[in-house]
Amino acid sequence: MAEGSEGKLQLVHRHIRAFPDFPKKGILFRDICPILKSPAALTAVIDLFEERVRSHHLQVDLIVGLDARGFLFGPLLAQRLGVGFVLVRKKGKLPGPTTCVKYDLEYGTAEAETQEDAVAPGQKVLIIDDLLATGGTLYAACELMKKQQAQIQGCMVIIELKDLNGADRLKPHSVFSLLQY
Ligand SMILES: O=P(O)(O)OC[C@H]1O[C@H](OP(=O)(O)OP(=O)(O)O)[C@H](O)[C@@H]1O
Ligand SMILES: Nc1ncnc2[nH]cnc12
Repeated sequence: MAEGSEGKLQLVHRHIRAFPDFPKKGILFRDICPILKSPAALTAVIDLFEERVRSHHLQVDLIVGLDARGFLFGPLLAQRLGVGFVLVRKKGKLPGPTTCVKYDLEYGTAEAETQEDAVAPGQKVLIIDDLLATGGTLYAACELMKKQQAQIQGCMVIIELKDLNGADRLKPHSVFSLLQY
């Protein structure tokens, strides 16, 4: 790859903005939109995720992406790895038989759903999102994958908000984050 990991991380870091008091007072919102606007920064994200998978010899049958921002990165990584992509959506968006769990967010509550036939028992999944805050969303996705009898290989995010201790909530599953705030 043309640039080293440190350079790629710096590139990604430069393409994240912070907006105070969005969507509620007291929340410092980390905006990943500039990454999507920069082909180089987006490529760096996928390169770094791919490097993690390959350096840790993670066996992955499917990438699982979380609604909505996990959908922006998950399919690109899945394509890079030559595996399929599965959606965990907010409730009411997926047709056919679904599995559902409730979860808490840093600024509200929600329900997550996946199609019952999305993952076959025993398949190895890697769960992708843009950001880990309280861990509620990724925890819900892990619960869904457990219900599907998937083997969870870990979770990967671009941004981890360390103060909120989301990684603790996800134990024993590992979380790999590119940047920590
Ligand atoms: O670790 P947590 O406390 O669960 O928070 C992280 C989640 O919050 C954001 O999604 P959000 O629910 O705002 O939805 P969006 O992706 O549709 O904007 C973010 O993209 C993560 O999915
Ligand atoms: N602080 C934050 N910034 C962006 N997305 C979030 N999702 C949950 N907390 C967030």
